Amino acid sequence: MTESRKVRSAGPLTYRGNAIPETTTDQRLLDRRGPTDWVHTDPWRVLRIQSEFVEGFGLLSEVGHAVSVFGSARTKPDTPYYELGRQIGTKLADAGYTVITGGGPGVMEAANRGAQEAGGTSIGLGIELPFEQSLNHHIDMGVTFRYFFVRKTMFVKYSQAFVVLPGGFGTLDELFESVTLVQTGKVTRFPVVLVGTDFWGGLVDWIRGTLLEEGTISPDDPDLMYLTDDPDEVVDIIRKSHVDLARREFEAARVVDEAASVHAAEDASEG
Ligand SMILES: C/C(=C\CNc1ncnc2c1ncn2[C@@H]1O[C@H](COP(=O)(O)O)[C@@H](O)[C@H]1O)CO
Repeated sequence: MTESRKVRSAGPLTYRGNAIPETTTDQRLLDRRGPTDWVHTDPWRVLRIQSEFVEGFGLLSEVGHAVSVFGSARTKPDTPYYELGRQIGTKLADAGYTVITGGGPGVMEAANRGAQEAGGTSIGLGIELPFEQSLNHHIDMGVTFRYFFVRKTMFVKYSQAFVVLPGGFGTLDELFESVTLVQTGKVTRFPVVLVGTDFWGGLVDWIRGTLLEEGTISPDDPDLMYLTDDPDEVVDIIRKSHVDLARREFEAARVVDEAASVHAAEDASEG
């Protein structure tokens, strides 16, 4: 006997008889404006986080070789560290590197400005902060993130080096995150260059004197950071590590190719 109960399909779902909902999915989506608490729930945040990764990857994935420059948001124009940041931005751009900064004022603006003045590509990865804040005016491409950790992923994923000028807590956070990533082998490809021997010298001495002496870091760890005052040396260090990396990648590819041809020859002789 055939059953003549009503049936409704909703996407992959099938409903019959009393199980059929009173409204369709579209009606529920379009008709009602209910409470908005869900906007502040964690599942919804996950989607926002996901969309920030998508925006960031979309903006940056076609950028060529790039260097992230970090440093104080409070450094004023016409001060020595601002000028140093600007020169470094210019020299990196002249050497063909895109310059990525946090998109804010101070050293970030200086490096973006130097890169832009040299006709290079200048990128700002801004962060939403509790006070009013916009990207500086020397940025060709920019995105403002809600989440610090998404933004940090972008700096690491799309840079070949980190250059760190004098700064405060934000700069120290970026410095130590990058050194930790190199120390733990999470990234293998970039040098971390501290610029400003007067400013960073005390920290480097403390790292060698206290951390190393106490055994909280390995003997090689202090060498994960370079220290200089010279913008040309910054670029030389980055270029050299870049060339070394290309050489290592070439060598690794050659070893894989060789192993593949040995296997192919063995298979052929066995067959
Ligand atoms: C303090 C002021 C603005 C802050 N605006 C920032 N915009 C973008 N990125 C920022 C900002 N502040 C900190 N950062 C990030 O941290 C580093 C600088 O922090 P520090 O504490 O000043 O050293 C920097 O590299 C950014 O990535 C108004 O003047």
